[in-house]
Amino acid sequence: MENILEYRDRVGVPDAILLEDFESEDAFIENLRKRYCENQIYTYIGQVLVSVNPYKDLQIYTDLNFEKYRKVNFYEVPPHVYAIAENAYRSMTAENCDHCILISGESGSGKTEASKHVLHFIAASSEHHRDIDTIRDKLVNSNPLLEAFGNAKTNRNDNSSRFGKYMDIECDFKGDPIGGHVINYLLEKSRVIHQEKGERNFHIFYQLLAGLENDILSKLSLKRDPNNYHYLRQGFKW
Ligand SMILES: Nc1ncnc2c1ncn2[C@@H]1O[C@H](COP(=O)(O)OP(=O)(O)OP(=O)(O)O)[C@@H](O)[C@H]1O
Repeated sequence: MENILEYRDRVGVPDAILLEDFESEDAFIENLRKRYCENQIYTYIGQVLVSVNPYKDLQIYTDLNFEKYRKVNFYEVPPHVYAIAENAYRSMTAENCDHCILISGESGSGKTEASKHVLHFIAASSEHHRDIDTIRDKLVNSNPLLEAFGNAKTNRNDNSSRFGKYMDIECDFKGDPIGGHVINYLLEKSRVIHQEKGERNFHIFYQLLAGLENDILSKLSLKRDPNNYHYLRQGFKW
């Protein structure tokens, strides 16, 4: 049977500060590689969570996992974005002060997905009654709308956010959401008139056009060329 040292050698350590050579970048990367090969995409550096995009469904955002991380201390469970959300949420309710989760990384690294998991975790952690459910639904369901107008296919990511997002969830003293704001920064407006080769305009243009396509095209007596959206955009501008 595999002993703890053999296991550690195979899967790596869950927190980079446990590495013997914790100042070495190579040791840090090697630890991430080992963990990634074992489908362990999350690793801590103290309170910072490092996430490696698996580009596949690892079944780690299930209801079972949600329960596993709920009301449990950060260090009692394996690294996970739910643990970060739980820690921020519990600290907020216990200390009665604001908390912030900063998500950063290069394009396609998984920031948008991580922010959705945080949002869902916080939404599911609060109580259920009609007013709260309405606010929670608005917060969660605003995402597809924002993505329709602010996300586009790029050469690096089929669903790339072309704007920076600051999402603010306001909670009452019990920790139930009572409102929120989404502030966007630096929307890449130039994408509306120009896209690099292989990239696309914001999703909404295709979704909207797909919905209106038959109607508009029949009025304009045009046929759709699947490889050319040019006349469809002209139709939309009118
Ligand atoms: N935790 C995850 N598990 C499985 N797949 C993931 C995960 N995170 C991201 N992905 C996949 O990677 C793709 C890119 O992720 P995401 O859009 O979150 O990147 P991003 O960092 O927000 O990129 P950008 O800066 O371009 O907006 C997702 O569409 C999804 O297919």
